[in-house]
Amino acid sequence: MNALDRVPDGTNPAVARVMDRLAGVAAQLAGRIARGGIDEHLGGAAGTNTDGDVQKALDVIADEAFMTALRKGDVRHYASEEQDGVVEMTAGGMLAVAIDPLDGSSNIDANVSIGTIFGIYPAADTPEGSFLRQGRDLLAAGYAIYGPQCVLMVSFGNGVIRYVLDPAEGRFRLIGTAAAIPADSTEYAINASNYRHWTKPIRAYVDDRVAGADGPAGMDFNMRWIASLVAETHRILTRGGIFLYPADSRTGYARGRLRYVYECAPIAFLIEQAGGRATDGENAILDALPDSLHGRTPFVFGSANKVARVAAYHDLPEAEISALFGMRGLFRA
Ligand SMILES: O=P(O)(O)OC[C@H]1O[C@](O)(COP(=O)(O)O)[C@@H](O)[C@@H]1O
Ligand SMILES: [Mg+2]
Ligand SMILES: [Mg+2]
Repeated sequence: MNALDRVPDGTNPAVARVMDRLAGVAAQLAGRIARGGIDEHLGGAAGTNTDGDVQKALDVIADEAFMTALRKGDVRHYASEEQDGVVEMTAGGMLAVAIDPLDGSSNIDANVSIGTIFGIYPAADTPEGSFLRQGRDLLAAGYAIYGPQCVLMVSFGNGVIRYVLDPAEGRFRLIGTAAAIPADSTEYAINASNYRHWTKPIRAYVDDRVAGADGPAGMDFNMRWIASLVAETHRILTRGGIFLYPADSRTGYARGRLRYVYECAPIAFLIEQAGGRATDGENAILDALPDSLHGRTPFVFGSANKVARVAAYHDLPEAEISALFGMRGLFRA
């Protein structure tokens, strides 16, 4: 290995090689991000992608860097949030990589943690076939977070392991296995400015967190929203909690905001590998089948009991979810 100091014994060699290339690009990006504003303006507008998202300079830089590094080798198919369709790479390659090259791009200029999310599948015979499949088929997944430290969290399907970038060496050091996500937690993350657009079960769930000790949950909660999926995931892998990006009634948000192939499936894989749960509010993300490359899905993940509780709100009778929190009886402790 080159960019990773080691991988666990028994790792599929092709998967290890691809992981090493991803890590190599992440290490370079970390250096470039750290110099942002000196040589170049990484948060400047650079165009629009298929989804109509405004691309920042760093979105394009990161996509090109990963695509170049993976082009020759084990990767047959490359699907990126920043590309219209699947890029065909090495004809005989055994693997397919799905990637969000730069996640949390609204945070670039704010100097808040951003990241890269990726998943590695066995390549299928057709470009779409490599990605329009259940997240359960992932061989490995992970993210790099460009924060106070650059950290790489990876799963090869046997727990989650943590690497930290040694900037002096430009290599990631394996630190150890991440602890299991606590099953319970009192911290939740949701963009509450969308409250009026949510469905009734999600409103009822959040109403009851806001009501805290005075509501049916009978305890106080804390809230976070970083608007950077990698940073929210990293916090939850570190100390538990729950993240929600539900569907809402705004135009274009009928399936929420986050993309199944590039964001939700890889993160769900990591979360399950760390003992947590990841659903669309009710059903496991890894069992879902995406119907398009850029397709979105509502996404709820984190501490297992908390994610189960969100599903339970979807089963409440209409009269219960419509009741003000003070009147909601079924969940009273
Ligand atoms: O701005 P909002 O609606 O709160 O959305 C924030 C979400 O959007 C994202 O930034 C989407 O990812 P991209 O930056 O890759 O488009 C997530 O990281 C984050 O969770
Ligand atoms: Mg993203
Ligand atoms: Mg992105």
